[in-house]
Amino acid sequence: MYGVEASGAETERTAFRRAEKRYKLYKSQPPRSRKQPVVNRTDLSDVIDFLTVLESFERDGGTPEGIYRFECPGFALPIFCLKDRPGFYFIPCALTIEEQCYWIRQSLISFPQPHNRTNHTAIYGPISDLLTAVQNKKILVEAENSNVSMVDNNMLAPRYIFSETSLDAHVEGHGSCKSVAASVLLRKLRWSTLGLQFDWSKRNYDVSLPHNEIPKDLCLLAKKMAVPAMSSGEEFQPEAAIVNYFGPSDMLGGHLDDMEADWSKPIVSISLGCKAIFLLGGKSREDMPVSMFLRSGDIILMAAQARECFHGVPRIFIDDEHAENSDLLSQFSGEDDHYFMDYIKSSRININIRQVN
Ligand SMILES: O=C(O)CCC(=O)C(=O)O
Ligand SMILES: [Fe+2]
Repeated sequence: MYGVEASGAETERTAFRRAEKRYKLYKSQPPRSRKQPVVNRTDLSDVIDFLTVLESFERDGGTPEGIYRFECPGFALPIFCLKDRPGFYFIPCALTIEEQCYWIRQSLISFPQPHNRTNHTAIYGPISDLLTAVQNKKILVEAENSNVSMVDNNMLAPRYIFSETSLDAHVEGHGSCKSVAASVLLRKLRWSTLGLQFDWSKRNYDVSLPHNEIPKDLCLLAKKMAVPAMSSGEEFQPEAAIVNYFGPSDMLGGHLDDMEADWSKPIVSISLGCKAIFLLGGKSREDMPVSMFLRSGDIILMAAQARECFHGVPRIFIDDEHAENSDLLSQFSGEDDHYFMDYIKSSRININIRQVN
């Protein structure tokens, strides 16, 4: 996960950092105990719950202090804004359960496919069909002639290929030959980049890298959802997306997304899987962030002044009481679906779509 962290003691002192520490997951192992680690109980009373806001709005048309309903003619879903964070829009329950399942499948099957890069690309080169390899219990092994070679315009040739698990013994037998199970690679998947490729080391878009267009259906969804944050007559142009995959104890440190040319345009951010806490700070890390729950199917937009606000995800919930993903899990009941079910019961996926130029 990325984050532009201030260093050392300074981090402890900022209001943003203090809020992160307040919500992050702490586990403690009682001394000499073989029991499961104990998870801290976090005080969640200050966390805005837009599902409750939506439900009470639908009952009586009212909203809590500091929150108002944003009127957007022709937009079918209720949208809520925060009075003191202009440019921030929350669309609770924006996706149906079927749509959530569809985007979870896409995130695990097609989004990590080359030319899209993932956190594994720099280490192993392009990896195709990761989920199929998980289903077939394959392992990734170093290809023969695995000298790094550049083919077609900067695209790395595969240096590692999937092999049958039955070859395990053989692979292990060659001490110097590295191997890793496809299931481990899936568990360690942290990001994939769609459309224009984001270069994490330079924190900028590398337009020289080969890339696929953003999938048409994702493009259409982003255009439709971006409408509340667009000036009238303008259409959002999705050019890049970052897909973040959160495991049980992952967090996303406070940061700004400032590499896009026009900050008046929104970032469209889709949440899938386990519930999380999102922190929306101000222009300085010293500003006290507001905290809110993000559930599967929620969409937020950050545009204009909200683009200048530090934000992050200090916590995802995987316990039954807080994850709130049982409806979603019950959807994955097909024969081969247990891979999705196992994955999403303890993970969160965020797809955020950007106009770069
Ligand atoms: O995971 C989220 O909800 C936020 C993601 C985000 O801020 C980012 O990728 O820049
Ligand atoms: Fe961000």
